[in-house]
Amino acid sequence: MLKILRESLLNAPIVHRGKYHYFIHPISDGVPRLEPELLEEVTEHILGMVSRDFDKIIAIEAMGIPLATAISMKTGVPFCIIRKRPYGLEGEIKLSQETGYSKGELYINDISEGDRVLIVDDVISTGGTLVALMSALKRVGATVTDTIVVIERGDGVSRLKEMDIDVKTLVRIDVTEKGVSIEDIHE
Ligand SMILES: O=P(O)(O)OC[C@H]1O[C@H](OP(=O)(O)OP(=O)(O)O)[C@H](O)[C@@H]1O
Ligand SMILES: Nc1nc2[nH]cnc2c(=O)[nH]1
Repeated sequence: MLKILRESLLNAPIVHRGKYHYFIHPISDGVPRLEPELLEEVTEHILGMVSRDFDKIIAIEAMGIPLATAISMKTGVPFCIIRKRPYGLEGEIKLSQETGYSKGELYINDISEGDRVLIVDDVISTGGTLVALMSALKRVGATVTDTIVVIERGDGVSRLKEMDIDVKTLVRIDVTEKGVSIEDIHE
């Protein structure tokens, strides 16, 4: 199971963003190329882990988008992208995103009270992005049916658990300057 994901992570190059060891992988960067077999393996696995009870998929720009596209085409459910730039539409919600290596704003559009949403993203690290998104969705009155992230590193998942937010992940990794190691992988 998840054979292509495992192999590709073990071969992922590492670059430095300040003190942060940043791995580069097709799912999280689109670099090197994202082969359809990997996307298929990952999205099929995701669909086996989530409840099918959602009426919108939420993807966070940029690398939630290929995952959401594939899940949308498999399920027939539409997806909204949380964008890094504003549109100025009525009802747009701005939130502040802070990761281990960046800070910025995110903008939510077309999510309303009563929506049942599946959140999908490529990586969770500090959990800062999801904490900000969850609190905005709560304010809107949307229900999150599942939050699924392909690659987990750092303590973001336990940080969210302490806040009673459950995040499912496919693989947990550790990253050092030597490369990626797999700590746990979903069967
Ligand atoms: O758990 P956190 O520390 O908040 O980090 C996770 C976020 O970092 C990555 O996004 P990034 O901002 O690098 O954007 P990208 O998808 O455009 O590469 C990833 O897609 C998550 O959204
Ligand atoms: N590609 C990539 N995305 C991330 N998002 C949070 N951490 C990382 C990382 O190390 N690599």
